[in-house]
Amino acid sequence: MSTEPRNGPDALLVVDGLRKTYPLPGRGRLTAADDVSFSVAPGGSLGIVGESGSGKTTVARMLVGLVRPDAGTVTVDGRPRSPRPPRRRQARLARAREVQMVFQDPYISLDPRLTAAQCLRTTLRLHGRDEATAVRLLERVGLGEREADARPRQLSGGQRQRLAIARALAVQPRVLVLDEAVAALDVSIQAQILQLLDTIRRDTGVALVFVSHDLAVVQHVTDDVLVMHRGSVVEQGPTQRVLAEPAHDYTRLLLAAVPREGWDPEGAVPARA
Ligand SMILES: Nc1ncnc2c1ncn2[C@@H]1O[C@H](COP(=O)(O)OP(=O)(O)OP(=O)(O)O)[C@@H](O)[C@H]1O
Repeated sequence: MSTEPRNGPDALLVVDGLRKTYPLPGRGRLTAADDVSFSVAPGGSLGIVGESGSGKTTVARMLVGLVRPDAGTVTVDGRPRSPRPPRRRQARLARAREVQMVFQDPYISLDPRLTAAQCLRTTLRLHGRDEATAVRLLERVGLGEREADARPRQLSGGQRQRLAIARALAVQPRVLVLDEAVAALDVSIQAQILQLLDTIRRDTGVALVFVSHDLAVVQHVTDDVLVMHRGSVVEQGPTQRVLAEPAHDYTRLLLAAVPREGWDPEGAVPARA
């Protein structure tokens, strides 16, 4: 898999030259993302990393269609995604099956009135799938009978995130975008969810895009990584190579900020300044 734009038969998601600007108060515009290009193979996984404000969420939202790009294209399985949701219901559902997103806080995206099983059945019905699949989906994400009958507020943070992943999978998406999806969870629960996602991508061929400020998260679950700084991609390539031999100063700074054995916070802070 390569992070360069590529239109070969093995590229499932191809992103080419995405750009987004926002008006600044007064005059001028802020460039939130500039000339972002990458591709992901079926069953591949890409990390988008950078500090707060680097433009990661803007890119994620352009992939899924929540933000309209100023320029650039997103192609899934050879089909360019239209910048706006189509009017026709069937076309809208087909578009939803291309890219699904899991957010940091599933409280916002899950309906508080529905039990986990009802949530999945509703999504399955909407997409014309067998509602009985809900049981299998719950099993797949490690939720049992008790959780099936629970509403979001009765679930733990990790269980809610498992439900959000199950709901996204109910649509059978080609691409799953995870925007800081494990950031709010304990490290041990994070590891379980990341392991689950890794198994799912190997079993189903769904392509994963992990948006994270946390290099430790992308290190373990991505093939390739793209480092963003102030809206621009400063470095991209195989995750192991980029993290072991960062070519850009900014990537080195990000790595220096990760606590590990022998880590020196007193060295990391002045380096950032
Ligand atoms: N709707 C908006 N209107 C104006 N500016 C925006 C809007 N959304 C994002 N921005 C700006 O675009 C830049 C990139 O924001 P973005 O949320 O993509 O960064 P990020 O790397 O995901 O950061 P975080 O992890 O804090 O969400 C920031 O400077 C942000 O203030």
